Amino acid sequence: MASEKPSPSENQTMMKRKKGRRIRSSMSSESSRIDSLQWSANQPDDDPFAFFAGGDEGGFLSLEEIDESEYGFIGGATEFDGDEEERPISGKSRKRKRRSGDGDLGGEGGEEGKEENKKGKKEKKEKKKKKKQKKNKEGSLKGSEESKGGLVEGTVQDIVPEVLDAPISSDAKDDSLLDEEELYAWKELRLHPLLMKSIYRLGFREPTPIQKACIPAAAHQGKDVIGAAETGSGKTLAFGLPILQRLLEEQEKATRLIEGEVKAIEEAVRGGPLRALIVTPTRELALQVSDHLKSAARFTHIQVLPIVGGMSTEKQERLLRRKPEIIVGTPGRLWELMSRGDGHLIELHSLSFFCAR
Ligand SMILES: Nc1ncnc2c1ncn2[C@@H]1O[C@H](COP(=O)(O)OP(=O)(O)OP(=O)(O)O)[C@@H](O)[C@H]1O
Repeated sequence: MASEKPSPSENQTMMKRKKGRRIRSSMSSESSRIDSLQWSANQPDDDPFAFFAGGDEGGFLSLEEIDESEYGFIGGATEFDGDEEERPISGKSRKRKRRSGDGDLGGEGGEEGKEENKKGKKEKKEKKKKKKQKKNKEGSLKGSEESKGGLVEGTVQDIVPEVLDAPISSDAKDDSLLDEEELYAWKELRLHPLLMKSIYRLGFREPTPIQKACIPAAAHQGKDVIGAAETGSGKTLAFGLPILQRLLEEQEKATRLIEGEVKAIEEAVRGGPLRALIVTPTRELALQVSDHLKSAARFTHIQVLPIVGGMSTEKQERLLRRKPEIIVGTPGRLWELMSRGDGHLIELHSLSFFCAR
C-alpha cells in the first residue's frame, strides 16, 4: 500500500520538530556540561526577599561562581605593579589571552592547570596585600578622585601609583601605556595627579618644547603667556594643562575650606561660573581644541563645552545650563548666545583664563 505523502505544511512542521530536537539535544549536552562545573552560589540566603528584590547586587537575582575560575574585571580597576606580566590589558586582549591560555569553559586544562591557577591566585593576593600596605603607608594620595583633598606637589613618585591604579576605560589602548620611568620627563611641570593620569593614558612620553616653556609660567607662576610654535607642536595642552591645573587647585582649596561639606563637592561636580574662554577662528579648530581638553580633563569633574555655529542653539543653551567651566567657541556663535542674554556666557566675573588662537 502506497503511503500517503505528507502535505507541504506537514512537511514543514516535521522539519521544525526535527530541528527543535537537534537544538534541544545540543542544548542538553551543553547544559549538562555547564552543570558538571563546580558552581557554588554566592547569593546570601539569609534574606528571603533578596531573591525578589534583587538584593544589594543592584538587580541580580542570583549569582554563582565557578570554583577556582580565573576572572577579572574588564573596564574596572586593575592591578598593575609595573612589570610586563601584570600590565593592564583591555577587554579584547584579555579575551584573547584567556582563549589561548585557559582553554574553553569545559576546563580541559587538567590538574596541572588547576594547580598553576591556585598558585597564581595566591601570588596575586600576596602582591595585592603588599600593594595595599604600601598605599596605606604613603597616605591618601593628593588629588585622588575620592579624596579630592590636598594640593598638588605631585612628584612622579606620588603620581605613578595613582596612575597605575586607574580604572581602564574601554577606549584606553594598551599601546598607549607608558613605563613608570617615562613619566619622569613631566616631573618638573608638577601637574596634578589627575592630569598626569590623562597624560599617561594619552601616551605622551614628554612635554613638547612649547609645553615645557608655557606650563610652569602659566600654571604655577600665574603669568600671562603669549606663545608661538609651529602647527602640531602641542600648543593646545600648552595652555590647556595650566587652565586645568589651576581649576583643580582652586576646587581643592574650596573643598578644603568647607571640609567635610558634601555641598562643596556637589558644587564642584555640577560646574560653576565660566572660568576659561577659548576663542578660535574656525569651528573645526574649536572642536579639535575642545576634544583635546576633554581628554586631558577626563579624570576630573571639569566640564568643557564647544560653542560653535552649525549646531542647534537650543541644544547649546541647554548644555550651557550645566555651567561648564571651560568654553571653546567661535566668535559668531558666542556673540549670538551672549546677545540672547545667556546667563552663563554673560556672567564673566569669574573668568580667569582667556585664550585666543
Ligand atoms: N607632549 C606630547 N607628546 C606627544 N604628543 C602630543 C603632546 N602634546 C600634544 N600632543 C599631540 O600632538 C598633536 C598636535 O597637538 P596640538 O593640536 O596641540 O598642536 P597645535 O600646536 O595646537 O597645532 P595647530 O597649531 O595645528 O592647532 C595632537 O594629536 C596631540 O594629541
